[in-house]
Amino acid sequence: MEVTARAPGKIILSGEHAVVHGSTAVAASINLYTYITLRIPPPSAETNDTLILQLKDIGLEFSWPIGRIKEALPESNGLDSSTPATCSGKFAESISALVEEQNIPEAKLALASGVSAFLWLYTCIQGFKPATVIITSELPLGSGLGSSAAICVALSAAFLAFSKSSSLDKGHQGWLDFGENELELLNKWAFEGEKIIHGKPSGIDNTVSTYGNMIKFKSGGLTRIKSAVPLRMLITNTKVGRNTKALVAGVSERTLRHPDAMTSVFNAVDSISKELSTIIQAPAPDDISVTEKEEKIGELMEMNQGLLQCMGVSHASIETVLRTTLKFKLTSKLTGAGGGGCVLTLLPTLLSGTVVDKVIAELETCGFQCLIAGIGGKGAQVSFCGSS
Ligand SMILES: Nc1ncnc2c1ncn2[C@@H]1O[C@H](COP(=O)(O)OP(=O)(O)O)[C@@H](O)[C@H]1O
Ligand SMILES: C[C@@](O)(CCOP(=O)(O)O)CC(=O)O
Ligand SMILES: [Mg+2]
Repeated sequence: MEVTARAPGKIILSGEHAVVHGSTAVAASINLYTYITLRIPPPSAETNDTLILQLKDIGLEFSWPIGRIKEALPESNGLDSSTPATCSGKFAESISALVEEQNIPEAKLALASGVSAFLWLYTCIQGFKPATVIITSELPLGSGLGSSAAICVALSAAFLAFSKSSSLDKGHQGWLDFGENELELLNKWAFEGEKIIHGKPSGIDNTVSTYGNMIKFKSGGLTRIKSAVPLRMLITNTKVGRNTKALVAGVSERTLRHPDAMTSVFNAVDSISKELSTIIQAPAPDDISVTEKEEKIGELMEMNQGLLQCMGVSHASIETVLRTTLKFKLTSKLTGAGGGGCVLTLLPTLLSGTVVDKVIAELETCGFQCLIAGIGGKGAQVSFCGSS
């Protein structure tokens, strides 16, 4: 039996960090995916007493005898795949022990939290079954494009596809969408995985990866929105590594030190995101209204970037991208947790291809990597193959 699930990465158009503190944010999925293949071996197979995890593009493989997992996590067998549960206390310690036993190379230790999320979601949803799980991803890890959420959504999708409660048509050819109730359940499980990786996630990343398209998000609640104009964003990866958990914790510490000032910052972000979502959805019947709209979107992005600087999550590399794009009169803001990672630059509809090429060339001479991703595609999907 085999299933492959895929879940997209995302860009946050406005509201990162502030969304963790209850402000509105706007995010969209992008057409770069994380793929999970779950292979359940026949009872006669050699691997029928092992759980194997292959990180294909990273070139790492981990495996645990099922008996070892049962011994470390006896309680997880009593959990129910239809009731998402938080990995806390004793569970978290036992999972860390299972991950430590795999001796992840020092340079790749950041992967440990992803492997922990995998173990938690697998044992809670699939129990103690032997299986091989293969992960591949088109997303850069730890760059602000939501690889942590995409992996949690894709893992939950693959595991739930073979759970008892699944009503998916296993004879379907090609990518298959989940129903509303299943999306809600897998989003909740993915959020539990994100908690293991992020510490205190807002839930926006797993929600946009689950549902796809574009969403307005506040305090756990989502509103699906539709852009009335095709938004074009250049994504520049500064390639400066950073960790969302640490950056989110840093903003919370600053909030504790300056509660009044930070509350004003978060309120300002809330207003920016609400205005952005209204502008994005408003019809633009002609080129003039499209240009006016893009100017407003650019201005809101600039204001949001200023407030992200106030929160302490910008970085010299991000400032270099801002300065470089400004030379071409283009507006940029960081996306995701900041501290390095990726920066968005709004590419107005009427901007010539020659200018876009020049901006990209100049950014790439700084050592950055540029891409223009498709915005607003589908969320989590599965594809069955070799199922019986
Ligand atoms: N394909 C993957 N395989 C293993 N772990 C992953 C994968 N994708 C994401 N992760 C986990 O998520 C972490 C990155 O998450 P985070 O710091 O939130 O950045 P982002 O979500 O912006 O990529 C990685 O260090 C790793 O633990
Ligand atoms: C900073 C934050 O708003 C987004 C983090 O996104 P990413 O992990 O950097 O892709 C955190 C969150 O909302 O959980
Ligand atoms: Mg993340």
